[in-house]
Amino acid sequence: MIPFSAASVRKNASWSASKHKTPTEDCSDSDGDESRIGTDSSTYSPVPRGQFSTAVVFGSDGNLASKKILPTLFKLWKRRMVPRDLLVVGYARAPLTTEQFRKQVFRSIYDPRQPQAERKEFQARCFYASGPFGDLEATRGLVRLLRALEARRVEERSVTGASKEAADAANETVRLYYMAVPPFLYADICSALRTCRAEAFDAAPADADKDALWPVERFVLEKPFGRDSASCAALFSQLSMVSEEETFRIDHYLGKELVLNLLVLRFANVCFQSIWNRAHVKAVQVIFKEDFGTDGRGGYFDEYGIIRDVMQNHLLQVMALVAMEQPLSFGAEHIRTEKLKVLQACKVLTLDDVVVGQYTGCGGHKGYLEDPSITNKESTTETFATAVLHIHSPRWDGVPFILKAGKAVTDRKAEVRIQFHTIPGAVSALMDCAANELVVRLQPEESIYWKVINKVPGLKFEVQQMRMDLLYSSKFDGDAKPMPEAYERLLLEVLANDHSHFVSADELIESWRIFTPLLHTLKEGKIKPHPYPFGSRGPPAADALAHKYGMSKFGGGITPYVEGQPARKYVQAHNSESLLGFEDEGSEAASIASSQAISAAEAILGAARAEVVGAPKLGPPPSAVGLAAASTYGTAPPSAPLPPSVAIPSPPSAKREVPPPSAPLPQSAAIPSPPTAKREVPPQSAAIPSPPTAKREVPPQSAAIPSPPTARREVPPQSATISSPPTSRREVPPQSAAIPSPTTSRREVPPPAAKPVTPGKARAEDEVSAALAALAVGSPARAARADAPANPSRAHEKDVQHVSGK
Ligand SMILES: NC(=O)C1=CN([C@@H]2O[C@H](COP(=O)(O)OP(=O)(O)OC[C@H]3O[C@@H](n4cnc5c(N)ncnc54)[C@H](OP(=O)(O)O)[C@@H]3O)[C@@H](O)[C@H]2O)C=CC1
Ligand SMILES: O=C1O[C@H](COP(=O)(O)O)[C@@H](O)[C@H](O)[C@H]1O
Repeated sequence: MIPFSAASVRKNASWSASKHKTPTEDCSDSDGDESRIGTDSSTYSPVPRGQFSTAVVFGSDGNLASKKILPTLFKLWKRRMVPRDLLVVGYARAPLTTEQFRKQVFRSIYDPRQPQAERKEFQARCFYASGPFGDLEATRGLVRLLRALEARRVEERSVTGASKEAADAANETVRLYYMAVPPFLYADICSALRTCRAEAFDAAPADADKDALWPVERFVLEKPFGRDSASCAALFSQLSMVSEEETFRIDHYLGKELVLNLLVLRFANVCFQSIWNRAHVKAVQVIFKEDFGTDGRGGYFDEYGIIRDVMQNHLLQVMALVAMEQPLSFGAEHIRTEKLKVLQACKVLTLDDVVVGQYTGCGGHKGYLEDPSITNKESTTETFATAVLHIHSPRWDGVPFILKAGKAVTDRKAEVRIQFHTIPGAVSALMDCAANELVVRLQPEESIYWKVINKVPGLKFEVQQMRMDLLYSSKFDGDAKPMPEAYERLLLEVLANDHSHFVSADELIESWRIFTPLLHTLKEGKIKPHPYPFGSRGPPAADALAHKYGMSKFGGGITPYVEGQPARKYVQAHNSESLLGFEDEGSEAASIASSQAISAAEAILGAARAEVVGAPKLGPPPSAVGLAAASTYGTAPPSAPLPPSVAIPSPPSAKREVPPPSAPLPQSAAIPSPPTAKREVPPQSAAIPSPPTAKREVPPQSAAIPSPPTARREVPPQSATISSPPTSRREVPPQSAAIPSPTTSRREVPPPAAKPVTPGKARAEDEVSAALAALAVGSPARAARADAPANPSRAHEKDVQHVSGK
C-alpha cells in the first residue's frame, strides 16, 4: 500500500495530457463544435463526436443506479448526446442474465409518455455481468465481455459508416466506470480492473502500443468519500492505482444549472463585482431543506448524518463558488484552484458555531428514531445542522457563511442568500428600510432575485420591499429546451474528460479538515441533537445562532414565488418590527413564530452548550449582551479602518440597526484588514494571488481590479481601490504545492492508433458469443431473481462469480 500524502495524490494529477481532445481551458472548444456531438445549443453535447463510449455501472441494481444513473444514460442516448452505439454494462452481485437485467433497465427508464421503440433499442444496448464486487475472476469475465462487445462495435461502425480505418483513427474507446456502490468497495473494484489491464499488457507482445491495447478508463466515485480526514486519506491511499486524471469525484450539486450560473452571475456582471465582499455583504447563507425524512435510507443515513450527507460536500462546494476569487479561466484546473483557496482559508468549525437537530414525529409523520430503517433507537445522528464558517481572507473577513441543512423540515428548497448591510447614513425617511438581499434559488423554481426597497406608488410616502425577479420558468422555455439535470451534465463531462465540475483530492482534504473535529465530537455523543418536530423549520437554537451572526430584520418581503398568485407585499413602514428574514418561509406566520421563538432560542443555544459534557470549551457561550451586540453590529471587526469616503457616521438612532463602522468599505476586498494579535492565520490565505502565467498577467487581487483594456471593451478608470501588485517586500508563500501541475502526466499520449480488432465482423460476433457463452448462467433459480425488486436483500453476499449476457 502506498502511503498517503496530499503530494502523492497531486503527483497523480494530470490535466494536460489526454488521449483525446479535452475542452480548451476556457471551455471555448476552439477546435470547433464539429468535434462534438450536436452543434446548436439544444443538441450540444461536449462528448467528442464518434467517440466509442462504454458505461459500466457497478451496483446496477442499487437505488442510485436504478433511480439516477440508468435513466440518465437512457435520456442522453435518446437525445443523441452520446454516441448511438453507446454500450451500457451493468454489474452487481445478483446473478441475472442479460435479459433479466434488461427488464430491470426497463423498470428504471419506463415512462408511459415515451415511445416504446426507443426503450427497446436502448435495452438492446445493455448487457450484464455479475459476481462479488472486486472478485478477480468475476472481473475477468466482465472484462472479456467488455472487450468482445467493444470489438464488435468497431466492426459495426466500420460497416455502417466510415471505413474502419477512419473510425479507428478518429476515435478511441472510453470506458466510464460508475461506482454506484458503497465506498468501501471502490478499492477492490478498481484493483481488480487494474489487474485485468496489467494481465492484458503482460500478454501483449513487448513492442505493443499499450494505449492501443486498452481503452481510456474513467472512474466515477460517489460520495461519501470518507467519513473524516483519516478515512478520506485511507481511501486515497487504497485508490492510488487510479490517477487523479482518471478520477471523477461526483458532487451532483456542481452539475445543477443555478450552481453553474454562480460563476457567470459573479464574473460577467460588473454590478456584482464591487459589492461581493465584506464591505457590502453582511452574511451569506447556503440552505438545503427537504420536507421528507430518511425515507427508508436510514441504514445509510444513520451512519453518516446530514453534515456528511449534504453539508461537507454539496453546501461547502456551493459556498466555495460563492466565495472564490475569479479563476484564470473556467477550465477545471483554475476553478478548482480558486475553490481550494477558499477552503484552505476556512477556519476549522468549532462547537460554538454549530447547532444540530433530529426530527421527532409530528402530524402523522414518524420521527427519525421511529423509522424502521433506523435500527439504533438511541441514535444521536443529526438530521439537521446549522454551521457557521469563517473565511480568513481580505474579501470575507468577518462575514459569516451560514450553512444550513435539514431533513423533514418545512419544504424542499436549496438556495444561496446573500444579505447586505443596511444603508450607512441613510436619510431619516429611509432609516428603517430592510437591507438588500440577493437570492439564488437552486431548486425548485430556479430563480435569481433581489430584494430591494421601492417607493409604493401614491401620494403617501411609503416604501416597500419588492422582489426583482429572474424566474427561470418565465424567462426560459423549459418545454422547448429543458434544463439539463445534474447527472446528465456530469456524465457527459466524464465522457468528455472535463473535470471542472468534479471535486479534486485537495478540495476533499480541506473539506474534511474543516469538519473532522466537529464530527468527532458529535460521534462521542457529547452533544445531543435538539429535537424538532417533523415539518417545522428546525430547532429554534439554529435561528438563534444565525441571529447571533447578524441575521437581522429583513421582513417577509415577497415570499416564495407561487405561479399565478399575486406577490405578497410587505410594507416596511407598517411592519418594521419583528419579522425575521433568515429565509423566506412561505408563510408570514412562520416568520412571526420564528421571531417570537428567537429569545427562547437564544437561551436554548446557551443551554445547548451547557449540554456539552466535559467537552473542551471552544468559546464562551454568547451572553445576552453579546448576542444583542452581534446582531446589532454584524460581525465585521470593529477595529477595521474606516475609509475617508464613509467617515461620516450616521446619526444615532435608537430604532435602527447600525452597520458596523468598519463594514461599508467601498472596496474592502482589496484592503487587507489589519492584523490583530488574536487572529489565526491559515497556511494559505485566499488572498494569495495565483501565479502569473505566460498567457495572462494576473493581478494579485483580481476581483477588485478591472480587466485589462482590450480593443473591444470599455475599461472603467482605474480606481483608487486597486490593490498594489506584489512587491518584493511582500511574502508570497509558495503556490505550487496546492496546484496540480498542468504539464505532469502519468500517461504518455501517442497519436491515435489503430485498435487491435478482429479481422471481420463474423469474428467479432464469435468473440461476443464466446464471451457470453463462457459466462452464461441463467438457471431457473437465477432467472427468478430477475423479478425480484431492484435492490434485493444481501442474502447472496457469498455468491460466486456469475457473468452472463446474450
Ligand atoms: N441512492 C442515492 O440517492 C445516492 C447514493 N449515493 C451513493 O451512491 C452509492 C450507492 O448508493 P445506493 O444505490 O443507494 O446503494 P444501495 O444500497 O442501493 O446499493 C448499491 C449497490 O451496492 C451493493 N452493496 C450495498 N451494500 C453492499 C455490501 N455491504 N456489500 C456488497 N455490496 C453491497 C448493492 O448490492 P445488493 O443489491 O446485492 O445488495 C448494490 O448493487 C453509495 O456510495 C451512496 O452513498 C450518493 C448520492 C445519492
Ligand atoms: O446527495 C444527496 O442529495 C439528495 C438531495 O439531492 P437533490 O438534488 O434532490 O437536492 C439528498 O436527498 C440525499 O440525502 C443526499 O445523499
